[in-house]
Amino acid sequence: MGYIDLENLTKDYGQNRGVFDISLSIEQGETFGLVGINGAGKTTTIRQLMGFIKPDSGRASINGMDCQKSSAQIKRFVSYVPGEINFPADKTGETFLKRQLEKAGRGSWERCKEICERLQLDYTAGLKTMSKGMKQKTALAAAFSLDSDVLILDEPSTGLDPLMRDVFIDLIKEEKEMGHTIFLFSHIFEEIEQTCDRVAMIKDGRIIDQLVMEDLLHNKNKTYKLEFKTRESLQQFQALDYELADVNEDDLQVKVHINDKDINRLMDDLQHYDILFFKEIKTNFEDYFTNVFKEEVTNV
Ligand SMILES: Nc1ncnc2c1ncn2[C@@H]1O[C@H](COP(=O)(O)OP(=O)(O)OP(=O)(O)O)[C@@H](O)[C@H]1O
Repeated sequence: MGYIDLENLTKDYGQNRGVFDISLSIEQGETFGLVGINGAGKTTTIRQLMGFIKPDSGRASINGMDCQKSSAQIKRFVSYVPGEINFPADKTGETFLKRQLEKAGRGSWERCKEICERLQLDYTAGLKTMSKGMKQKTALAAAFSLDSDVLILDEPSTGLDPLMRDVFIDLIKEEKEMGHTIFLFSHIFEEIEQTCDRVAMIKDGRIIDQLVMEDLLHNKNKTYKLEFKTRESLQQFQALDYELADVNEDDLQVKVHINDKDINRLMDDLQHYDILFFKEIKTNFEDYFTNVFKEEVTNV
């Protein structure tokens, strides 16, 4: 049993809309991502985790507590950033943020001010006059300043510019260092790749794949791209015993799939050929995600 558990969670809105038979287990201290295209079921999953809607069947629990029956207790140690932010009638960012700290009874105004500074948020501004980005930053400052054991974040970096996204990623990393558990719902590949320990992919309300990020990013099976100076070199290289792909006879380019343990052999062999360039094609999460979704479409 994990710290956050979804067990056969199902919410059926009819016509194949909703989420179906979702089972995920997230360990304490883990950062777990749920990624999917629009309408895949991310928000429906979060709303059941937060106890806002009741599952038709199955169950969601955090630290052994049922998310429906014990939602009030769960909110005592969970911070939540919703996908659509609707602030209460507080006058300024500051009054809102201080009230959140007071209500939660944990976290500190000092930490909150520091986060606002890093996010370049003027918290003295009126909530009603804030831009979309400022509202998002206010919600993030509230969530990250509460010293919560669990953070549930629905598209948390929406409306942030690339520099602020970097600050957001740093904030997640700091939460991880504090041992907090993070469930991140996002479609921003970069932030998923940089923060998540594991990721599940959701499509049409069903989990279609899961991966350990470390296995993807530090895979010992690598791909290198080579360009030869002459056709003869390319042809001679093709005759060797390597797993090749995308051989391009016009550009004299080829990709080699190889395990780290064989890299010295490849280097030795390449010394005998005229080569224009040699570079590693890095595997990233975006490519992985695209392939998984392509395969799903092909298999339908
Ligand atoms: N209250 C509802 N009544 C009927 N259908 C709903 C309801 N809420 C969600 N849906 C449908 O369930 C599916 C999943 O919606 P959900 O909002 O969970 O997706 P999402 O992954 O969060 O999408 P997005 O990234 O666009 O926010 C969609 O087809 C949506 O239209």
